[in-house]
Amino acid sequence: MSVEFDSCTYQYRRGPVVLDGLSFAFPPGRTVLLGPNGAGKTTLLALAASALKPRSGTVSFAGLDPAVRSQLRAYRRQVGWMPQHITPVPGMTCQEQVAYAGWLKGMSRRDAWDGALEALGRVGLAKKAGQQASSLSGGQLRRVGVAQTLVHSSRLVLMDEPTAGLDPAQRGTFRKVVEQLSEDADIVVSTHQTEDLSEVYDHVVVLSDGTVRFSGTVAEFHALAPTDTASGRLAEGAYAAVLDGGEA
Ligand SMILES: Nc1ncnc2c1ncn2[C@@H]1O[C@H](COP(=O)(O)OP(=O)(O)OP(=O)(O)O)[C@@H](O)[C@H]1O
Repeated sequence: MSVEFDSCTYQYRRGPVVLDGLSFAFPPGRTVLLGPNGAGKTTLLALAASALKPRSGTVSFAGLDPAVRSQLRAYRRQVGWMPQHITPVPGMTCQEQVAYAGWLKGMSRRDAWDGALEALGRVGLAKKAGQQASSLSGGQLRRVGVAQTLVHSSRLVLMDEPTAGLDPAQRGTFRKVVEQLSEDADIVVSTHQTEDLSEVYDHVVVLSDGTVRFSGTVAEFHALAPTDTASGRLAEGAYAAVLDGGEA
């Protein structure tokens, strides 16, 4: 069971039709979402997080439809979302910002406060807990964003480019976070980084022009690379093959 889109259409008010009748279910487990700039990855994750509403069609998870008023709260409690842009809340420390995210998901103040420190520790930011979030570097702020999704326990975690701008050591820490998280939750991570896919993820989904061009295991994905592809470049080769060949 994971998040499911049924005949979903989405268009921004002054923008293009991004999804046009998409029917698709993310596989359970750890999934990486790839696709060129403008493919619709952020839009898809924002719909799954119920931050956007489809113009038509439905999104559902665990039998809950966020478009049904009485189910929205329960839906949001089950789904953690790290948006692409993390904004520091003016005047808040890192711990306050992460705790606030937990409180918004229905945690008690006490649990959110304690959980925030633990979540910051998991992303290597415990020492910054008392520092203003607005004083962090871009990479540190992204780690606060990851901590915001860790503070409460979700059954589905959606992360939009969580590793953009992270140094290699922090990308390693992120891999461990995904591994631990996946013991209790399904995870979908959007990224442009294709190295080490098999070490972190079970499944690959490639989106292009709002269409799912590929959905399968990492091994199935790598198998699409041309036969002469070097072992370290399988994902790159497969990605190019999917986009060039219109693989479905
Ligand atoms: N707020 C907005 N208003 C109008 N159009 C938008 C808006 N946000 C995104 N779009 C358009 O919707 C399409 C999909 O954008 P989206 O951000 O979902 O793509 P993406 O795959 O996440 O891209 P990237 O890899 O660059 O982050 C693009 O054509 C984009 O220009």
